[in-house]
Amino acid sequence: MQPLKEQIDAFVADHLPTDTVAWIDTYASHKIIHDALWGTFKLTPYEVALLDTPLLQRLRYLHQTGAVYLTYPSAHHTRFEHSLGVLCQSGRLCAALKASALDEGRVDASCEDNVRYAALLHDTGHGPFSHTSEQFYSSLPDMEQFQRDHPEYSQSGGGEILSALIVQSPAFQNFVSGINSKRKRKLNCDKIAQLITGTTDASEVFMSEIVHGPFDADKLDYMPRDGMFSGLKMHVDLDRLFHSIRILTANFDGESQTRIAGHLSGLSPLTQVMFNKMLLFTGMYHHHKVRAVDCMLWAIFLLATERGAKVGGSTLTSCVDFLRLTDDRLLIPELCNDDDIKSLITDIRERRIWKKALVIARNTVPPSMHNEAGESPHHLYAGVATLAGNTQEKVRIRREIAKRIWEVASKPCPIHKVWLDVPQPPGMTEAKQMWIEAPGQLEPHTLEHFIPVDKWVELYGAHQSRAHVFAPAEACKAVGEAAKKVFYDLFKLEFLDQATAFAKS
Ligand SMILES: Cc1cn([C@H]2C[C@H](O)[C@@H](COP(=O)(O)OP(=O)(O)OP(=O)(O)O)O2)c(=O)[nH]c1=O
Repeated sequence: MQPLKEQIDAFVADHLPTDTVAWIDTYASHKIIHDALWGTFKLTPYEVALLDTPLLQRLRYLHQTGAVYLTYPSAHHTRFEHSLGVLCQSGRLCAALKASALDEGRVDASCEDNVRYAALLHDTGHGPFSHTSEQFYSSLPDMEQFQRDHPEYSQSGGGEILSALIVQSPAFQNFVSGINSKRKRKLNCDKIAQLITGTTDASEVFMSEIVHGPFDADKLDYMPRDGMFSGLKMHVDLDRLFHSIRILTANFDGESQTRIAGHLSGLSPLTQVMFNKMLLFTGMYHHHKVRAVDCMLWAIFLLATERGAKVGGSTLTSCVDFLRLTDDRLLIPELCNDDDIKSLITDIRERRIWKKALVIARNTVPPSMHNEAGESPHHLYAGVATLAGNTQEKVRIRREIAKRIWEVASKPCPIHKVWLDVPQPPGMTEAKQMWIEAPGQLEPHTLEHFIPVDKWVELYGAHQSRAHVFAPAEACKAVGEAAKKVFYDLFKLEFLDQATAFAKS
């Protein structure tokens, strides 16, 4: 297989104009955007020139929250308007930091240009159904090889890595050179890539924190946007937040760093953000219907890679194959050449979603199984939580357990339709990262020093988190009973009646 970087270079070349200068020459004026969430804001001509390229336009066909729209019918917002929203919020964060006492001119026009470009580009590495395909392609061989060869990306997600490689590709650099040749201020592709992955120097951490930080423009957009378009409204007092942040240089983790610091008086909007994130996970991203469709999409990806089958008209062997697909293309049965996958696609299109055969949760096991003493609240229910995650090994173990359940159930449906789902608890590291200044304190502490929000949300999550065995409706009863036996054999896990109460047939 071609190395990841070479494949990305070819993908970007296919998605940008070949004659950059002629393209840019047609963009002389600003554009006013009307956004349902943020109202009216302005893009510069060179931002519009980027927005109009196929590289950015493809984001119109990637739902921001994957297949959530099959559960919350109005959640059809896409990575495209989210990217515009992140640009808008980045501009507001820059303005707030400039207005604060300690800015000292660090958020200058050139900083803001790069930050705004990074905001527009930060999700260009997403594939169909956003997080679902990202989690799948992140363990494909070309991505794993790339991360082994580039340890500097070890902390970055697959989507971020692809976005950074897109920005550093020769075709993109050529596009930016065209823009730079027309302007006094210069955009810097390496800097934009660092802002996306959060790998700037210690003296510039504040810049990447605007796009990729504990309370970044990404979160300040997706939280209210996901809330608004799902109907689960999320409030954050942004004015209060913007008035309580500034840039600060201080010693932290043994080095001098320049970061965004919040003031003690602004803890409440930061707490709102963290609670909203948890509410969005329990109410939306980890809703059982959303997870069931996620498993159906995984089944499509897994069958396609195992069988070398085509979906959306192409095979799925490398990460970049996913970048060449969009949600709409993936769900066209005529572009697929495998009958099992076609049937899954049709089930998703017609919303025949798998059902809960077994629910593994705090209220479906006897209290004696809770076993919380001295353990992290995540480690509930006899180790089932340890099966969460999307590494090849974790997926293999879950598929083996699903196969065993399917056999004990006497194979009531095709094996690829029985799925064990153990959602990964949301990362809640914001409180460990965000600097807080308090009167009389010489050095900043992190947010967790003042309020243990991470503990609160962890405990809340432990009470809310659920694993499921999913199956088609007609197989649910047999699969649910078999799953109880298998979990008892594997983990000595017992269940209350409500664990299978949803398996009606
Ligand atoms: C994790 C997850 C996110 N999403 C959506 C919610 C948001 O719109 C968006 C957030 O993901 P991203 O935009 O990729 O941001 P992130 O993962 O860096 O977020 P954070 O810094 O908060 O950890 O993706 C899902 O729909 N399903 C999921 O399982």
